[in-house]
Amino acid sequence: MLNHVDVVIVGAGLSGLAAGWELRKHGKSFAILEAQSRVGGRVLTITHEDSTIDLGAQWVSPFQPRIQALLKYFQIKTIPSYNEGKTIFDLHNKRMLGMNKFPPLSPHGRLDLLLTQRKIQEFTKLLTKEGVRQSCISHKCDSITIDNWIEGQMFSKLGKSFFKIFCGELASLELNELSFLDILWFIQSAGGLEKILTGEDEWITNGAQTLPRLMAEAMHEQIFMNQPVRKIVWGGNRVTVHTDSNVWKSRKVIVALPPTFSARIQYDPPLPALREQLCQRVGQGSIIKSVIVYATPFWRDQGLSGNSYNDYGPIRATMDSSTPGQPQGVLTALIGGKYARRIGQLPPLERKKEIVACLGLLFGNKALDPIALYEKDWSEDPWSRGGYAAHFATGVITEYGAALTEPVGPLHWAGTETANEWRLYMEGAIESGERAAKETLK
Ligand SMILES: Cc1cc2nc3c(=O)[nH]c(=O)nc-3n(C[C@H](O)[C@H](O)[C@H](O)COP(=O)(O)OP(=O)(O)OC[C@H]3O[C@@H](n4cnc5c(N)ncnc54)[C@H](O)[C@@H]3O)c2cc1C
Repeated sequence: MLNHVDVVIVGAGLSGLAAGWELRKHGKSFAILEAQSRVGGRVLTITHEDSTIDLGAQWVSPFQPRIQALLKYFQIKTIPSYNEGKTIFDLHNKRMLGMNKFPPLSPHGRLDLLLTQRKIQEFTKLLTKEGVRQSCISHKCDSITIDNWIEGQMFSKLGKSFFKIFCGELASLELNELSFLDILWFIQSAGGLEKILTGEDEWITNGAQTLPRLMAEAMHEQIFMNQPVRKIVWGGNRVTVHTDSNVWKSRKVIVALPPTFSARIQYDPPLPALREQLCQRVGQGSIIKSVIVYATPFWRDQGLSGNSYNDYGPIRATMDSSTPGQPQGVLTALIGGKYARRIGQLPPLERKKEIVACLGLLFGNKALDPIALYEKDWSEDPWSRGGYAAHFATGVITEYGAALTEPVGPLHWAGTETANEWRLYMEGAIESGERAAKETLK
């Protein structure tokens, strides 16, 4: 079978779908080739009785215009996250209850957190003004890890401990693995720390995968499942894209994959050295998302919101994901970085025992008796091999970052990792797909 289109899009995650959506508006012919038998990539919804459970992306911010517009277009409603009641902060064996996302620290600790927030805001403003990759400030921030920066900057034990959990939870990596510039870029692309804090304000009714499913339904004639792209050959004005069973010809290709996956495709001619070496140096975080169902949201009776942070692991953070109108209580537990790598190797029963035991420490004995526990270790997923997204160690963004979005002949790069706004979120995936599609129109 030989197929001719204007643009081939590799991957039917939100970035690939958004690229197709944009090309459709411009009347271009395209084909989206997806390796798996489902769309959505890192967005995955399953069902439990009458409720849906998100094992991948779940939350959106009211300040994410693209995803909000698509949700509106498909008449998909969002649910405000449950934030009534107190948040548990278990830091350095000290249990504290706070009313918002920050722990109730001593004046000394509060000052420390406030000064840290201010410094981060100043840095992100400078990056906006001077550019993320080239400026002096970028080189300085790219030469140290976020761990080094926190250790050098913060002076209170509890403030430091909380801020480390906060950053680790954002990235699903250990802080000594991450460039300070990587975290700053992430925050800057969302519009600052205040905006990042709105990233989990709402979640999508009937599950986040409703959106990619509806987008795919609207473009069903252009989407081809079970088509892992293996090889891309290009020259002159033509590109040939090979899957296991098909060959496609096009003028342009949009590779809408995490950078590591873009490098698993064979290119002829080979990619420029800088792009290849960038892909050698960028890796996905480690995340296990666990969703625990209880007969009731018992924590609410204790005046708790279901939000928690602790520094002993394996769970770093929890949130209440109970569906309004349903009697059952649902807690989402996020296990990232070294904890995901350790418990990911345990037999499933032992892993579940550890997760439930940790919930018992946080929420008391009632947490020891769930009616169901669902989990997904994204590092084991053959088409993601980690989550939430890719991050950079020190020196990589400034030395190799230019190759992240720079087209190579007729090849264009999408995927949330390449986004300018809300990078690493679903919003970023959509922004990157739209941007790459517009590039192919030029
Ligand atoms: C556990 C978890 C929780 C998250 N929570 C949130 C959240 O609450 N809010 C939020 O905004 N974001 C969240 N994210 C991040 C969000 O899921 C991603 O930013 C977004 O979905 C990435 O979309 P993408 O299209 O860039 O990549 P992907 O979703 O990874 O899509 C890439 C697609 O390409 C396919 N593919 C790979 N290789 C090939 C090949 N060779 N040929 C053909 N197809 C191929 C894959 O199967 C996949 O479908 C979370 C992620 C995870 C893992």
